Amino acid sequence: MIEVVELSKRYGDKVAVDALTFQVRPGVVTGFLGPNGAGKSTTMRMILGLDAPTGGRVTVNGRRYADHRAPMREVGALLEARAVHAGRSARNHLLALAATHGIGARRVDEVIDLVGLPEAAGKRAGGFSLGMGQRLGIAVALLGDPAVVMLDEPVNGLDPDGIRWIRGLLTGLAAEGRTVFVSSHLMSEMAQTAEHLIVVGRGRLMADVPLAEFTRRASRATVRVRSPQSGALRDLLAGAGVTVTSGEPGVLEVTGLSSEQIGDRAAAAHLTLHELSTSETSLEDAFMAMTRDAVEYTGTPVRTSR
Ligand SMILES: Nc1ncnc2c1ncn2[C@@H]1O[C@H](COP(=O)(O)OP(=O)(O)OP(=O)(O)O)[C@@H](O)[C@H]1O
Repeated sequence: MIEVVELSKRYGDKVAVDALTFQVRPGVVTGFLGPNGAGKSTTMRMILGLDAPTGGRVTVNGRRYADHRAPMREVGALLEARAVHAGRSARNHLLALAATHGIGARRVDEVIDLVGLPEAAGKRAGGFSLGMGQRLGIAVALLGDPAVVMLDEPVNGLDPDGIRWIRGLLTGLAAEGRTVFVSSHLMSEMAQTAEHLIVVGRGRLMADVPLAEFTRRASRATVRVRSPQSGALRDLLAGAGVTVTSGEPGVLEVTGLSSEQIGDRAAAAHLTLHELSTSETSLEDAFMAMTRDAVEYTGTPVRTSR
């Protein structure tokens, strides 16, 4: 379990993380979603004690990361591409790390199998492709058999096979009861990987919801109705749970009723319709709408400091 309480980080005038409070629970994959610059990496670095918070606190399994006797056994993390001794083989890299942390060679072979690197394990890590490097980074994260696994944008730059592999791995780790926290700036990616979502924009918490709930809220269909009698139609459709808005003359945007219901009611009242069409909000639209202010803000010319 990761517990973040009122966590903030400032770099000079720039507020990278702004009073974030959330928990990441075991047993499910939790997605950490936000546009570029939203503060995801900074938050993850603070979880690992690599950056000191300006305010608030964060604990992993009840303690600050640095206060754990064997932190690698508590939290396994993949942040940006790791510094690997390029001349060393993947296996030797893992063996050296394992030795430093009192982990046996058997576990090294286990994680090599787990990430699907047995053939490449003897090769120089410096010659690895992006996908192989990512697998090695994940092997490092899993070395201590940690209860909490945290990966920053693990699918960046991977091919479809690699992406599918990471999804399966994360789901499997969560099914074993681990806490799995994974960041991405792509809603489409999170929709296929995560069961719970923490959404951030401009360092602030925008949502902390199960994916199913996010999808349900996002997928409210809007029906566009064009009628020369739009005023009368509006009165006819008004009711509990129905929202009618109008952006242009003669056109209504209706939520809470299906196109069939609207068409039937209009026919019964002898009202003429010139258009009746349904549009579904995509998950991507919902995510963009949620974080739009954040993106607009960082897109202003004030952003010269970035
Ligand atoms: N060391 C630093 N010094 C100054 N500003 C920083 C530093 N690290 C991050 N920032 C700023 O803090 C904000 C949050 O950055 P962060 O990397 O945490 O976002 P992110 O959500 O991980 O984005 P991305 O997906 O682009 O990595 C950004 O505006 C970034 O420029």
